Amino acid sequence: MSDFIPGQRFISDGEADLGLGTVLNCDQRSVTVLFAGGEQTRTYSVREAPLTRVVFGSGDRIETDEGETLIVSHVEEQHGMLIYHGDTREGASRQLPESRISDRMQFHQARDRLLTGQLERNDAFNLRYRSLQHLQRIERHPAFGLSGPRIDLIGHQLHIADEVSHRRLPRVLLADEVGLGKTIEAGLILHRLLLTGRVRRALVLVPESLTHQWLVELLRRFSLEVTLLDEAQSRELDTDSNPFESGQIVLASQQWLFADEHRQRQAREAGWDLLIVDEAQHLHWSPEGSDHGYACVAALAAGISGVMLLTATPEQSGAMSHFAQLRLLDPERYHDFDAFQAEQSGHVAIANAVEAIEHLPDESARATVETASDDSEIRELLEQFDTATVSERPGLQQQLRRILLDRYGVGRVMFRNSRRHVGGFPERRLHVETLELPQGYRRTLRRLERDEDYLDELLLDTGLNHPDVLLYPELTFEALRQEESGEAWWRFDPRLDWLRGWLKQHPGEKALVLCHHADTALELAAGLQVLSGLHVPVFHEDMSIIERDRAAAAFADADREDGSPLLICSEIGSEGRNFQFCHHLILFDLPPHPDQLEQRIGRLDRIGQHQPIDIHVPTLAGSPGEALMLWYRDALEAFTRSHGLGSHVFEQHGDTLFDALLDREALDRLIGESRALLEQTREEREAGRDRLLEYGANDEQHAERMISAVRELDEDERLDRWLDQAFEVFGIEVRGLDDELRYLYPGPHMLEGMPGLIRGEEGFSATRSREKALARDDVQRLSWEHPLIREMLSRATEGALGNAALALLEHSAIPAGRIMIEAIFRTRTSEAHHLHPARFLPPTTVRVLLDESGQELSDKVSFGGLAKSLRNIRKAAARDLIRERHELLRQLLDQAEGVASERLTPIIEHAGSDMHRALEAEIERLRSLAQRNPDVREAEIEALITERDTLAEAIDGTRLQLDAVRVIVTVEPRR
Ligand SMILES: Nc1ncnc2c1ncn2[C@@H]1O[C@H](COP(=O)(O)OP(=O)(O)OP(=O)(O)O)[C@@H](O)[C@H]1O
Repeated sequence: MSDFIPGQRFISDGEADLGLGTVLNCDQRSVTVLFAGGEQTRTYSVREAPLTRVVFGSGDRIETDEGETLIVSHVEEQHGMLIYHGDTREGASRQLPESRISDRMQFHQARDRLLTGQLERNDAFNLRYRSLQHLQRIERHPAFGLSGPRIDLIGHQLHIADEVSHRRLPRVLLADEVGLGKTIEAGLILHRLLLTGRVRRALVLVPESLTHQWLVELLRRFSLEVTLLDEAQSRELDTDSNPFESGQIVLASQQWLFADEHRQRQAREAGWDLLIVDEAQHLHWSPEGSDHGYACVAALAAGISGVMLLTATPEQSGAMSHFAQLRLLDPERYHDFDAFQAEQSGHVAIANAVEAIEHLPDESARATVETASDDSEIRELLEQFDTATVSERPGLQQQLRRILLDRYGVGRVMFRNSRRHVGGFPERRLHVETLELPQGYRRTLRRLERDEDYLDELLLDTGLNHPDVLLYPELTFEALRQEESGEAWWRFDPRLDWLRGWLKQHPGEKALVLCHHADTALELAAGLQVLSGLHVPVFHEDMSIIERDRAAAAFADADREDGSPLLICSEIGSEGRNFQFCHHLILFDLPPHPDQLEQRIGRLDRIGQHQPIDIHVPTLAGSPGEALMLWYRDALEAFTRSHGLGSHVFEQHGDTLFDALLDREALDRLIGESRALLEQTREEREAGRDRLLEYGANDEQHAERMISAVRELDEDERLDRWLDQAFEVFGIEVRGLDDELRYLYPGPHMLEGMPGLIRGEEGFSATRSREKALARDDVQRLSWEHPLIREMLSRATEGALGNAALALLEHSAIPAGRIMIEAIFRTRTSEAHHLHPARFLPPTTVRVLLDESGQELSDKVSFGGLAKSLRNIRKAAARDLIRERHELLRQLLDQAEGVASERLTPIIEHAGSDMHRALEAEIERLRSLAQRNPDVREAEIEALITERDTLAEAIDGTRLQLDAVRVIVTVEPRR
């Protein structure tokens, strides 16, 4: 007689994914089961059917075929069929024959999986528990979100990233000097906000020429997958959806978006948490109106809570535009340009006070602090200083400094580090080559000097602007060239000969050549090709991204077939690009604005440059270009120093400068005046705003703490141990290559969906060492934040992997056949993920170990100690054991739940008070700050209060859930 009766419910041991099956019919030899959820039938031999009967007990939840949930109170059996009695969620009593359980009911939870015999390997269970414990530790770690990126640990960057990513509504201007790592800072902030769930969608707008560089940096350094959107791709996606919704992080070119209102509307409608805008100095605004770019960013920024603007030269388009950048971040605060300017002058006293703090308790230092501020908290701290012991002083000084910077500084919206302050940058050396002015240019220039009206005529005839018509004689010459067949400028311009000579004298060296206009760059390359047979790649704004990257690659790698010792760039074409692998810069001409000159030098003078930088300027004697060189060199020292004041002097003297390009006496006077203005401004800025900005942008102690926090995670040996277990469970094979390097590749049974690994394909080399990963682009760095590791952590803790297991324990003192259960509960905070409640209450485990009599053993027997003594058992035998002890297991699970729930309250209370302490202190700080520093917006305080209340609710609502369970059966030790 068969054990099967039509209507009974079973689950397939080998194909649990088919869901709940119903016996359709059976005879002496075979049984046929319908898996309606998976729309399959299976026929098995009665004697070996791999099926486990599904039996629910009191307290279990069943889904009925009518979509209700029944909470079982008791079960009866009638003619071999089970009838469940219980109540629905609404409290109505029901009886449910097992044949009417929903076909779609899933068994993912640990309890169901255990009782239906869907057991996993013991090592998967161990991995699950260990993974939860690591998550608990890492999500609260101060370096969480900053330790994964492949970057050098540079203090000022980590300080800014940590500071900004802690803000409720991060709206900041990252304005470090050129090449100090604004992209890296923005990447770090984005990475942390994504990992902590505070940002889900981000839009990154960059100049067309930088799209690829950003794409590569975000992927290579931050392992962030980015959707690069352009018009062609948008058209493809546009048919039925908004193209900006096609990815979580969308990168787009500013030129493209700023020119198209329809796309702008789509971008606004797509909904973002963070907007990043690179090279923000190009956004123009004045009280009379703004350009398309500014208007587009302003409209986006009004609807997005987080905004980061990046610019090395915030004042390049004038003080007004700088004010306008701040206005994008906070229009209410920055609404009056005059008030903004007046405020800046008050910063001197505060900067002096910050400096004086170091000299306390010196009397005059104290007086300086008191004069700067009549703040009661500062007075109190000064009084405490009088009685403080020597060891207490640094703490008080730190508090005083913090209050002053917070309340009166400008560092809440703007972060600016300078080379001088960060230190360690190479020397810049200027080499001017004065060349004879060729006949082809001389005639026009002489006439200009003689005849004042000729300039207007020339502007009309050439169609060029002032001062371009003076500064770029080759363009003027070409525009005036009568017949096409006449001689091209590069045939007589001595700068070409000089350049060819330079190449001969510097074999094996690279140089980046910069020209203001794309036309000059292209013709220069053509000239070099004709005159020397050299093929030199060109890089300018009208090229496609692919062409540009190809040109940059040919320059980077001289050994390639198309490799080149020179790269010729136009002004805009090269902005933001990384060329620090080269240390010769040839300025074929000079740009009209000092910030553009600084941007040019910044291509080479960047983090990662290890050589002194040689700046070569071939200049034509007596030309306006030479005059400009003299102004840059003698008035601003713009070639050799980076002081960020060029734009200020230019704003005052720019017009006079362009008039003086043809008048050396006027130029000499101007150089004197400009130099005096520079010195005066430098003194003022150093005394006030800049000093304050630097203090705010780099808190050395905080930076040091962040570096050590990241190092701690870098050196976490527990990651190595966890990795060994995880690779084994996920089927990833590892081969050691050397002490620090291993090769990871997919094993034949690797689970699907492992980032970077596909079954049957090659793997990748990986290291734990930051230094090694930085030195080798082809090597990935394994950290708790690497995508593969995050995926394994998530699968080991969120899916069903390892959540039910059975193991044998050989023990001479315990009679064979006794049962224990090891139940792992975890906290689940299901609300407010966007506020990262895990920083206060990460997934927290409660382990309950019960023996057969219900006695609790968790304190006596540790997880690790027990795990070591266990051994595996065949699945079929394990299932039999479960079947036989169903009732006992149910009772033990219920009891474990009771024990665990008693431990939840202290966990919630602890997390709640941690959260309140942290957020209340922050709210208090902001409130008192807001009274003095208008950079603190009311919206920021309100957001923080809402955050506190939402988090309190989320933490209070945290539940304990049975996450995994292991049954342990004692056996006699093998002899
Ligand atoms: N922490 C770091 N580790 C490794 N490389 C870095 C780090 N910081 C910066 N760099 C490198 O230094 C160069 C300059 O950094 P980045 O491009 O972020 O500077 P930037 O301030 O945005 O420059 P720009 O003003 O030109 O836009 C880049 O090549 C970058 O990869």
